Amino acid sequence: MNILTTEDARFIDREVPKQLGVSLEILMENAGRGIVDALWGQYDLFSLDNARSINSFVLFICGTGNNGADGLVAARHLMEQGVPVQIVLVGDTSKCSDLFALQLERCEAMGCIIDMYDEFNDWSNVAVAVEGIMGTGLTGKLRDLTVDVLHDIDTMRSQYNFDLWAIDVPAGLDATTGQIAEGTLAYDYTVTFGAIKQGLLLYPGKAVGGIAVVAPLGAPWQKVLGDRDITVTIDSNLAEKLINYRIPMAHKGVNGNALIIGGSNDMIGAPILAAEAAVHSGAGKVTLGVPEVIKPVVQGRIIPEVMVTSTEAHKAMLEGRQVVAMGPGLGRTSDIPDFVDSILDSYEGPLVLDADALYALGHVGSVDKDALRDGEIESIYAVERDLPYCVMTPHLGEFSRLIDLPIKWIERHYITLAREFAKKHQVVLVLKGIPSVVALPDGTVYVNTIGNAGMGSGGMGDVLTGVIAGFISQGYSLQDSAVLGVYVHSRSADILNDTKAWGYTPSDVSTSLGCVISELLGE
Ligand SMILES: NC(=O)C1=CN([C@@H]2O[C@H](COP(=O)(O)OP(=O)(O)OC[C@H]3O[C@@H](n4cnc5c(N)ncnc54)[C@H](OP(=O)(O)O)[C@@H]3O)[C@@H](O)[C@H]2O)[C@@H](O)CC1
Ligand SMILES: [K+]
Repeated sequence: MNILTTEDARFIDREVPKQLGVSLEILMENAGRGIVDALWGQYDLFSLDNARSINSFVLFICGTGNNGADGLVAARHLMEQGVPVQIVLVGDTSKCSDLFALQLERCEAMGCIIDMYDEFNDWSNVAVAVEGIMGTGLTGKLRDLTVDVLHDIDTMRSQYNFDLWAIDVPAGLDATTGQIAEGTLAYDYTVTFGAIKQGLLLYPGKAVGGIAVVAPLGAPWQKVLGDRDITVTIDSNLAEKLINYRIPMAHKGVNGNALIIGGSNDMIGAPILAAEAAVHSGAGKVTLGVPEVIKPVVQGRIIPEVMVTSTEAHKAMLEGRQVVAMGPGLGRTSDIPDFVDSILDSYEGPLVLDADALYALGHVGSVDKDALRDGEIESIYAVERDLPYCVMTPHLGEFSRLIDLPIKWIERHYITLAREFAKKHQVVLVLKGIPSVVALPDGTVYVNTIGNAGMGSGGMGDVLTGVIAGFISQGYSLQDSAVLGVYVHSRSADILNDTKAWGYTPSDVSTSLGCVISELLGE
């Protein structure tokens, strides 16, 4: 499923009329109709009076841009259906958008009850409130007046207990970054147009949008996107498309030979988790390379399916592998950067870099903060060290070190930075955050939509590395392995989460991976 940014939405509303001959007025008509359909999906709008009084109505709180105009269209459709509606207007109507003026004229002509916000005081009869104060047209911080209006709405809904809906995105939510302006409210539902807005999938926006309902625009807008970078959700539909049945005569030789490299005196659990996850995700043969000194302890603890070898003989260790995943528990001692470089120099096959292998790389590029702030995409990121084609799986702290940028900045420009990193370095980036994203060298970004809070425990990332390596060893491309890996890993945790809110372990996630694969194959 596609995801749209503010810039994409603006592009669509400019290009669809030009390229497909469907006017913005028609798109708006469909958007308004979509709001009505979504409301009917949740309520019997003819029985609104059940709640508190016989005079209940749906309230549309409309700003003077096209977001407000969508609300006016929805109000008109509800009037036709005999559903009681009222409209309140926020802002200066003398400065409204052209389509707002047109829709307002229509609502006035049909006798809709319309008040300016200051004149409205009938909150006790509001059954449902729909906010169209602003959508993708937000600029900067919310003005004081808007914050006051939102505060009133919040007070009134606490008092009168009505549901609050947002049109397209909550007023104050940046539809691209998911950042929220001071004063932004939390909603019960958001009806968003064409495709889900990116800001509704990223925190803190994800926490305020409520249940997202996507309403169609009535024209195949995907056709006008051309070569724009696209953003897509990671969900079961996508994973089902990516997973392949195994041929009946598949044997261990066909399912690949994976090598995991990691471990140090203090950290033996991480490489074990990664190697075991590669086994559980279906790799034919898995070998774990660890320093000689910890080999006996690792052998004593790991499942028997994993062979353990010593990293001291690393040239021989690399031979015949379909994938090498390096990093879990490798440690940060001064010899590690040279060790990592020597593996990168000697091995030319598919590679996954995680954890301490990423740390050992140090800064690999730099970010121009001014360009980032101003959205000058091309000059945001400069490469300082070339990387081999590989999958990199940093969490935010590791990514912060790689690009030499504080985490706060990364959180604010999450998808943009992931995309630019993957494009400029030509690698597959799995940025592990909430949500995790997979960015591809061609600029496509996948955003994970599943997973749960129980996953926040040490070792989960090591399992993900093993899963991705396991898929690569079975012949999946690096990018498909990354996307499938993220899905299967989170879905396995979601299955466990059905019975345990938290407290399930990364090893539990690992051993449940096969159930997810069965689910995807419909077995
Ligand atoms: N994409 C599509 O294909 C389609 C898009 N559609 C719809 O169009 C919407 C975008 O409409 P848009 O561009 O007219 O802007 P919009 O969200 O109404 O915001 C402008 C209003 O906000 C105000 N305002 C701004 N910043 C503010 C602040 N900081 N603090 C306070 N106020 C602030 C600004 O005030 P002004 O600056 O003018 O005084 C103005 O009143 C989109 O979200 C979707 O719903 C659909 O019709 C279907 C097709
Ligand atoms: K809105």
